Amino acid sequence: MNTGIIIGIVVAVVVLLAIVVAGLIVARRRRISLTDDTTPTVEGTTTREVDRSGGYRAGSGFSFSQGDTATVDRPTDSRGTGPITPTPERTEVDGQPGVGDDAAVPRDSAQRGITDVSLPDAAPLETPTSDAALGDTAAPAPDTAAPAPDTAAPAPTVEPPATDTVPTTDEVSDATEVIKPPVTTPVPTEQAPTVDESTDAPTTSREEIAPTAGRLGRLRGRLSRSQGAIGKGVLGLLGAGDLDEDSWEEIEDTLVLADLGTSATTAVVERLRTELATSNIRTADQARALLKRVLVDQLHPELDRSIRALPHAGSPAVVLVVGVNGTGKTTTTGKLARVLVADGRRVLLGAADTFRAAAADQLQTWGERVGAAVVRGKEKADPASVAFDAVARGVEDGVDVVMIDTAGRLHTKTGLMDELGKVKRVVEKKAPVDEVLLVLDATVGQNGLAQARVFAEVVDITGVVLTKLDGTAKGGIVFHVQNELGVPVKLVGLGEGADDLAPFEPEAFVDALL
Ligand SMILES: Nc1nc2c(ncn2[C@@H]2O[C@H](COP(=O)(O)OP(=O)(O)OP(=O)(O)O)[C@@H](O)[C@H]2O)c(=O)[nH]1
Repeated sequence: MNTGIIIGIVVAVVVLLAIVVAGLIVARRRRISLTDDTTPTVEGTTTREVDRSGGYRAGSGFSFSQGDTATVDRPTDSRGTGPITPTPERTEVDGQPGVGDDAAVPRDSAQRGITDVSLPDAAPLETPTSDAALGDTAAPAPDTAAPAPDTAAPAPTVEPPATDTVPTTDEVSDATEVIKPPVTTPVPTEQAPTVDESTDAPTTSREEIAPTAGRLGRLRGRLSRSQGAIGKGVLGLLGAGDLDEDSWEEIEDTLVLADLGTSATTAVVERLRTELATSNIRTADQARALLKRVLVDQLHPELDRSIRALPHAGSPAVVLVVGVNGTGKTTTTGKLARVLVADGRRVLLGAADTFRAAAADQLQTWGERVGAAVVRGKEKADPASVAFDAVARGVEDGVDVVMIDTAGRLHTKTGLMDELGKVKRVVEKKAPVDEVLLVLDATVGQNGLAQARVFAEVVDITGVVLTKLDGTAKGGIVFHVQNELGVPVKLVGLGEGADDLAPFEPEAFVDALL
């Protein structure tokens, strides 16, 4: 072999090696990691503990991002012509009292200060059916509940109308208490991937968290009646060949009955009619694929559904969880904290629901269970001040995210919305609010939307959590909520279990529905 050929071969091998190495480097850089800050850092003499999850990594499924401002990408309409304007399907609330209003006073009457109104009944705490009715099982019983019905109405707690009294110093006030999670022995990284049953696990080690990917698939079956309606009903009609006006009306009725709401239903039916006229649908599979595509599009898969829970330089992300009582705010806060901790984040919970001591106990139980510190105030303390203290503490302790569980009602129902606006304003004096999650109970259907509108007026909602989807046959409510509010559904509650929270994925959801 002559020297020229040998040199040629050597050069070719070197070039090939260089290409492979460069490819590997680029591939590595492109890999997205949710846990970019997981290496334990040493600050002074304190080692920052980042893994409180027993080594679990969420890995996929949930997506977290850094918030810039608490604004939201509005979905564009199905024709792509512009942002969806929340639809004016204001059926039952026009001129009616809204959430937090005194039912006796029309909404458009002059605002009055907080007065003594009769207390609403305490939300009935459901009997826990699983390990995850966490707080409920742990909540101290009767003495912490709302005042007994037969006692005279409690002395009117007359608070000045929501003037934003902010703690004057940056320090955490004495009125709040910080409950730290039990200390865990960090698991050395080389041991982390597998849980060694034979070693003495620390007594406070966190329980294992179920994989987050594919959780939405569990809805299949649970939404069985919707499947019957949309899946069998609509698909049956679509697959039956030529559709007359009666068939289209039947399709419309089916979608409305599945809680899609009139505007989403109209959009879906229009799209189906156009597509059927131009495409050659012959088989049941083709009809299914078409329906799936139309429904997924209607759910605006392009929307950013990441939870803005990643810290800023020097300050934690702040997540406010709002909604009426009993929708699942505390449970959702706990479930989400669990995922964040599992993802290596340091989480601090603020118990700004001071209406019910049991609510703070419930949150504290979650905190202990997932490994998050909890800031709580005295019963009936000013929620805004507790929220402020929680954020101040979070900044001081350098946590990644502060999640604030707010009240769904107050001692004086009239002031709920004022109070919530105040909580947000006061917190913002300390750190920007990145995410405002509105928790809605899917089982209450249209009433949930009426509630949502009122909340949307007071605090800029950036995402919706639809809970109790496991308890409804009407999965269509997701379409309705998004269309109505113009805010993406980001998470769904699938049960009372600690891991029954899933990121909302349009495709998987429609799959479960059909
Ligand atoms: N089936 C089901 N139950 C849920 C879900 N989310 C919450 N719950 C249950 O709903 C009940 C109320 O939940 P909470 O978290 O206490 O509700 P809340 O909004 O904080 O209520 P208040 O503290 O009274 O304002 C509890 O029994 C929860 O276990 C869900 O996705 N599915």
